[in-house]
Amino acid sequence: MIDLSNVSKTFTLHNQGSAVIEVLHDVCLRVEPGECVALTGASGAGKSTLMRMIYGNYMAQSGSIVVGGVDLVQAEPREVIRIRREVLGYVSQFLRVVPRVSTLDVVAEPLRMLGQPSRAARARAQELLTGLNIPEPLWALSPTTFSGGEQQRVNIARGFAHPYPAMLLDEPTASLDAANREVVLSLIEQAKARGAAIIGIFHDEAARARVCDRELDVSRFTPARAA
Ligand SMILES: Nc1ncnc2c1ncn2[C@@H]1O[C@H](COP(=O)(O)OP(=O)(O)OP(=O)(O)O)[C@@H](O)[C@H]1O
Repeated sequence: MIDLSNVSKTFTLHNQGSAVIEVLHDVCLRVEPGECVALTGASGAGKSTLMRMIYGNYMAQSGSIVVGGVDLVQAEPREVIRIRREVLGYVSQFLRVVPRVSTLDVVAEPLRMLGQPSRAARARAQELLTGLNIPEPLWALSPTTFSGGEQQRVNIARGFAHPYPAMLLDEPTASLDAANREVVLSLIEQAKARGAAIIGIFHDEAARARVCDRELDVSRFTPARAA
């Protein structure tokens, strides 16, 4: 479902004498449906860079990143957007808050974008917000003024609204209390059970041990460290 072959990434720092930093070299990784792989490695090894490349935010210099049958390295922007809408979910650490849109609509939006009727999309959003302990009086409000933890839970609800076949999770349990951490871990387990292929960064070691089938130490592909 997610298949990376010989993916390399170099940054050129144009404002610093065009210094070139090779961050990742020849990354190969295949994640099967129902499997969760944790990216590990020291700070600066390139975990976030790899996630951003898979999501198409950073361009890979070479190699292929095939998700849902499409090579995102070669794909047209329109095709990347389709894959993000239908196939590849991304739960980042922070919610991108859109002012004046209610929490319920923020969570229901990915389903509306896929053409689901508003009623069904909102029903699913309500189910997730209830499970993640967001009090009902907040649902009609924009999450702009919510606490950090509340925004994170709204973001998780939004990320899990659609049953994506592939998912990227960036520290999904960071700064959650025990009860909500448990809800998120079971959402991940349910996603695996329905066959989602998942790649995640988990600094929470117990969470990683519970939901991840294996680990990939990204430092293996960091040229400066390997040398
Ligand atoms: N946009 C960028 N421009 C230049 N260099 C970058 C850019 N993004 C990341 N890097 C560099 O790439 C390297 C890997 O960074 P990355 O954020 O992927 O590491 P990480 O493993 O996720 O670290 P952490 O665990 O601290 O979040 C770092 O040396 C960083 O400085």
